[in-house]
Amino acid sequence: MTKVAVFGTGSWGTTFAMLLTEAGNEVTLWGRRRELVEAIDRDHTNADYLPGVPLPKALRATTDPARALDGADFVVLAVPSQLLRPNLAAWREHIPPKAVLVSLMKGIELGTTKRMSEVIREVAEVPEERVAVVSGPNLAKEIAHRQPAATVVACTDESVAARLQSICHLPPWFRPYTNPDVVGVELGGAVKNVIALAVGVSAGMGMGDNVSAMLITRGLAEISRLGAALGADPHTFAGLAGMGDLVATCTSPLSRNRTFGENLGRGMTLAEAVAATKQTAEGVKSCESVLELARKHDVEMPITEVVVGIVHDGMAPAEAGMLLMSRSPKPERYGV
Ligand SMILES: NC(=O)c1ccc[n+]([C@@H]2O[C@H](COP(=O)([O-])OP(=O)(O)OC[C@H]3O[C@@H](n4cnc5c(N)ncnc54)[C@H](O)[C@@H]3O)[C@@H](O)[C@H]2O)c1
Ligand SMILES: O=P(O)(O)OC[C@H](O)CO
Repeated sequence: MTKVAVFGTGSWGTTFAMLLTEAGNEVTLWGRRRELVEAIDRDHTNADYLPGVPLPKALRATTDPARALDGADFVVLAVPSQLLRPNLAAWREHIPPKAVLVSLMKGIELGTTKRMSEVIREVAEVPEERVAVVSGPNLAKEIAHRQPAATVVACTDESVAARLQSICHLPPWFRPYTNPDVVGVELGGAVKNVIALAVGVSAGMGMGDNVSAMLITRGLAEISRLGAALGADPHTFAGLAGMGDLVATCTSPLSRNRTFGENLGRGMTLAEAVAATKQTAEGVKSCESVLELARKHDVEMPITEVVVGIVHDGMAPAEAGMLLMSRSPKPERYGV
């Protein structure tokens, strides 16, 4: 039986641990808070993040990283992106030498502009064939309530991607596809959060579906341009981890990023929007690192720029709309 350690008892970490358990793996979930961990282990519930969802009895939970990692074949990481580095440094010594590390996270590190797989390789000192990424249109709550979903499992070593695919494939509930393009899959997941903030702002201002469609489509062009500059496969952005996740996140009321943007668009201050958000809305921090990454590679990302302006620099949403609509007219070509 494959042994898996999952780090993070938030909504996606818990849901993915549930999936892996039901797919027949031996799964231990690590969490920081003793009461929550005990409730998962003893009562098979996670009332804080997945109220009303019964968890499998076979799913174990612990606050002890060494116990979670003992004999693990796969180590799945689902903590907020900006907190990965210090956490992983603390867990590193217990990671078995052949384990594959899997990122479920959708953010870019502030300060370094690194993708999560890059942070993992650096901190855990593992080669790229031992690092994989799972990303796609995967709103945790829907999956936790057993609605069907598909995702992308990316690793430069296709045999590792295939192993990971086989342990999380759970018909008719969860369908993973493989892709060797780690860069593209990760960028799709991180940047769509920034575009979802923009779509949320416009919805909060009372704008209609034409504006949403424009932001989603031009957002995809931004993601694709950045991807091209970083060596991603352009086809990835037409897939589940690109367009798929962008559409799900930008249109779903379950998205924390879209909802955060909506609150700003309705007139909340940043502090009020932060206070109204109980969970991780990765785009709020990653918009700055995405923009820094784009500038380093000389890539134009006008939607990301105004999102940073609104979220961090006090730009009024109406001014952001005016700026975007007043840009010089251009031909519409793919990636331009
Ligand atoms: N929720 C989703 O629908 C979903 C789907 C796909 C990907 N993701 C991505 O997965 C990652 C995790 O998201 P989530 O929704 O599970 O987040 P969440 O906000 O539901 O939970 C975050 C988890 O991190 C823990 N945490 C907070 N501070 C910590 C610290 N200092 N040290 C260690 N752990 C800490 C929290 O206790 C919680 O268990 C994010 O990058 C997110 O973008 C989420
Ligand atoms: O709730 P969000 O905005 O973090 O989005 C969740 C997932 O990434 C959707 O695939």
